[in-house]
Amino acid sequence: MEFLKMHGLGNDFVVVDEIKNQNLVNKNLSDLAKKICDRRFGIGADGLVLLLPSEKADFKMRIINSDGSEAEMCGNAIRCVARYYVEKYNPAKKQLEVETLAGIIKPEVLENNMVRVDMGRPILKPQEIPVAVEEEPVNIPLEVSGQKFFFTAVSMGNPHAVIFVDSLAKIELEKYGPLIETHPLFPRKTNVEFVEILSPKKVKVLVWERGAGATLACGTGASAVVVAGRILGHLQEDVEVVLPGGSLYITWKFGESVYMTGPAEIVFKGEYILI
Ligand SMILES: N[C@@H](CCC[C@H](N)C(=O)O)C(=O)O
Repeated sequence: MEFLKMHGLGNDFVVVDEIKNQNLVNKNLSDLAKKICDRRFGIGADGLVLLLPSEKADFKMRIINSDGSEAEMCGNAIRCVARYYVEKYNPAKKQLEVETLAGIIKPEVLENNMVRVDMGRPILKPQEIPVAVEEEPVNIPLEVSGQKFFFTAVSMGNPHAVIFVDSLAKIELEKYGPLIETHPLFPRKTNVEFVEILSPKKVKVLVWERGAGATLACGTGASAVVVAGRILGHLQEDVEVVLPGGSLYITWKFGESVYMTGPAEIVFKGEYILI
């Protein structure tokens, strides 16, 4: 199987183009993703990403996390597949429509390997995120392992729990990340973002991803952070989100789509032996 290794700010993917030939149709994608993403026994990645034919859009993207679970959307992966698709199939067409489990998402390929994505509108209703609270899911107290946090839940097609803290220095990501990810308040689990505000236009974020653990960046996560920060009155419309792998630039006006801009990089091409 031919593949491309790509990343967005170190959030890395094995990208497989199934648009013309569907070699993986009868494969168990969950098992395959677990094998391929393993950093010692496989290629190593945070997720397996497929491009597939679509009747509604230029193509369809599926993202399978490294633990084998399927996600509705991935902000960093969609920048990668948009760049790949434009370079491979249609260099003249810079604005794309991509079908995902979170609906049609619209990336635009810019200069210098940058991609701007219309991520759609955030989902803020508890039952649609989903989060098991009755009230508006803003600043909800949550205690894990004796530590109290306050989270704001936002879905960018996939669920996020955004937690603003005074300083990231003391956050034990590996300890609290999985406890919040699997907390019973989140029926489909959740991605977790810890956020330190540097200014109303700049935040620093640590991410614990559902199904992938600590990653260097998360595009849907950065978007959710800015939505939560705007709802809480902490942030302005245009925000630089500094992640361990680099910065994403997020713009959100109330009631409108979230826009995310960031890089999409190709690392190498390869062949994987399917057994
Ligand atoms: N890294 C991604 C999000 C990938 C999916 C996530 N782990 C989930 O299960 O929701 C991004 O850049 O958005």
